[in-house]
Amino acid sequence: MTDLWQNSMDHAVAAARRAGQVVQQALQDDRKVMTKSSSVDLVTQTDQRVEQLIIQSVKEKFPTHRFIGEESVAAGEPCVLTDDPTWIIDPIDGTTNFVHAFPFVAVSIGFSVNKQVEFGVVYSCLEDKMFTARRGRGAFCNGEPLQVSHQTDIKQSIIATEFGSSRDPEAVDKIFSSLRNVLCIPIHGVRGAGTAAVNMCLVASGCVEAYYETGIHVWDVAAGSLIVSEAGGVLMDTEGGEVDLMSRRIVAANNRTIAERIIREIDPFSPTRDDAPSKSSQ
Ligand SMILES: O=P(O)(O)OC[C@@]1(O)O[C@H](CO)[C@@H](O)[C@@H]1O
Ligand SMILES: [Mg+2]
Ligand SMILES: [Mg+2]
Repeated sequence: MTDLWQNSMDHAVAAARRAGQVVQQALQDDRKVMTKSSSVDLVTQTDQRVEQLIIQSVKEKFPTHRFIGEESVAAGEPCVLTDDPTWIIDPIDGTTNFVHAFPFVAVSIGFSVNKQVEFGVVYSCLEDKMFTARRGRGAFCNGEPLQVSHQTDIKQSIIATEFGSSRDPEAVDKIFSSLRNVLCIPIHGVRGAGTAAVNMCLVASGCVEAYYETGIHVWDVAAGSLIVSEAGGVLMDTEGGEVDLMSRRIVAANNRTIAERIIREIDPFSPTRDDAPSKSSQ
């Protein structure tokens, strides 16, 4: 059977690798930091440049495809997922890490058709790890198959999460109460790489049992979500049920038992959806 989207996926892998080289090069230079929705929501010229490089290269090859790119949305482009082939791009996932040279920085490219992610590419460029997944065909890191952890006991687990970029005291209280509840189950430990995409690849790789976060955006998790599910994992909403990639809430786990156990401890909240009609960037 011919694979309709293989050309697009090959292009995404090549584009992510080129983007990663630009990011690595930029780490040698001074990084001028700007802010978006708040003083802790950072962006650099490298984020903007890398996103444009990826979008331009795709437009030349696949002129009918659409885009949701983090920095394009920040500049006022709509964040709407249609049934059309759509590239969902986070040029640098982990911009705060990039600014501080904290060594986990990823280029994340998801590709959706009929609102379903068909392939995902996450290039953790400082580790030189290329994570890929194609729907129905498994997940890989540098060509080696990935498999989630088999652990079903939450007390033997490591959980990844992040504090996020909201400094709204109510949201921070919810994040801390969830973290406290999860930690005190008790679990073996909590980790966070500072990038949702890498955290999800850690779940897919079997290094951590689960990752959860509220406040992420569709471009942070589109690619990673397929990498987790193709490695045998599950995705859920933070209140249970199906994940909605526009809802800014996600639990990605090795299995349903672990996912549901974490969900019992999460104090849920709902940031403004990515596809809310009058949403200003936040
Ligand atoms: O703005 P960036 O760097 O593209 O991404 C934001 C992000 O790194 O921040 C969160 C940390 O709280 C992560 O989960 C998420 O991936
Ligand atoms: Mg991001
Ligand atoms: Mg980013």
